[in-house]
Amino acid sequence: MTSSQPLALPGYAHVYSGKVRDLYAPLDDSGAPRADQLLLVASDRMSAYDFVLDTPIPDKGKVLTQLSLWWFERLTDLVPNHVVSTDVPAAVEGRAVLVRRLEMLPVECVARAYLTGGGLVEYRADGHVSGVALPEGLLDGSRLPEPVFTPSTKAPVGEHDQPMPYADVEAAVGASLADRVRGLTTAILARGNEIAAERGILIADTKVEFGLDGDDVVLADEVLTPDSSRFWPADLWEPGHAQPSYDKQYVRDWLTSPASGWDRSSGEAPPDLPADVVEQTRAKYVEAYERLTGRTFS
Ligand SMILES: Nc1ncnc(-c2cnn(Cc3cccc(F)c3)c2)c1Cl
Repeated sequence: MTSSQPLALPGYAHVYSGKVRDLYAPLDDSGAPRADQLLLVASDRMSAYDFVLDTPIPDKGKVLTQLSLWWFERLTDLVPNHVVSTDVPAAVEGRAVLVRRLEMLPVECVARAYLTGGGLVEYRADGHVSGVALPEGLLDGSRLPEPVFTPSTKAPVGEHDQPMPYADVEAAVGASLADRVRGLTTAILARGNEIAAERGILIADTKVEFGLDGDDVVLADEVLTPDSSRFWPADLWEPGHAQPSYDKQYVRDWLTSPASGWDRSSGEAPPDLPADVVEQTRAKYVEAYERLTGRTFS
């Protein structure tokens, strides 16, 4: 587990650190944290098997930030977003975004276009996922007839998000807002897959977060990145077994190979990654960005 201290950013106060991202508040002229903005910083840290790996992936934070910004631009017809500016300190250039501080809704808004992970476990138990009946005979990796809203609670640090019945979402934010974020979350994933499928990437599921700015529902956090979503290479898609991850497979394969000397069941932190695994992983993040956006990563 990395024990890295968050970067000190002059003119900003550190607010919170997630596994791979850090949150800061800009300071106002009197040196007090502003209440209306935040700085979202994406690190080069990578998470695997619920551990934050000690070995950073160079440019990961920048690639995912630029990809998320690209998706935000393509979703404005569906929903406004929290982006204020990319004019950020040089130390975090390209991997940080200045955003409007919102009243975040207490719901991890997840939508699934393909069945796997926790959704598959629920389906195998009773043919439903998040209370929605699915066709019989679906396999690991099966495409769903349409994206399904499968919200979860925001678990405390170190714990897994828990499935949140839709009735609990309504109780938490009201029926109208629940219906709104359900519609937006599934539409965002559908839009993402329309664009990604043409570029050889399947987005199996995604997590988005919404906040309120007054009465406006605003898309916050990050959107449709390999950290917030499962990215699968379309050409290897084959329902019936776990699909290879577009970006994480090299790391998973090495960590679970004898070469790493790591025993996943030991509960011990994984070892450092070898340079070739780091570079191959970096290349997959860059490849995903370039294929989706049509831009050259620099
Ligand atoms: N626009 C907003 N307004 C208010 N709060 C948030 C907010 C709080 N937490 N998170 C998740 C997170 C994003 C990055 C780095 C982390 F450490 C944690 C997002 C946002 Cl994005």
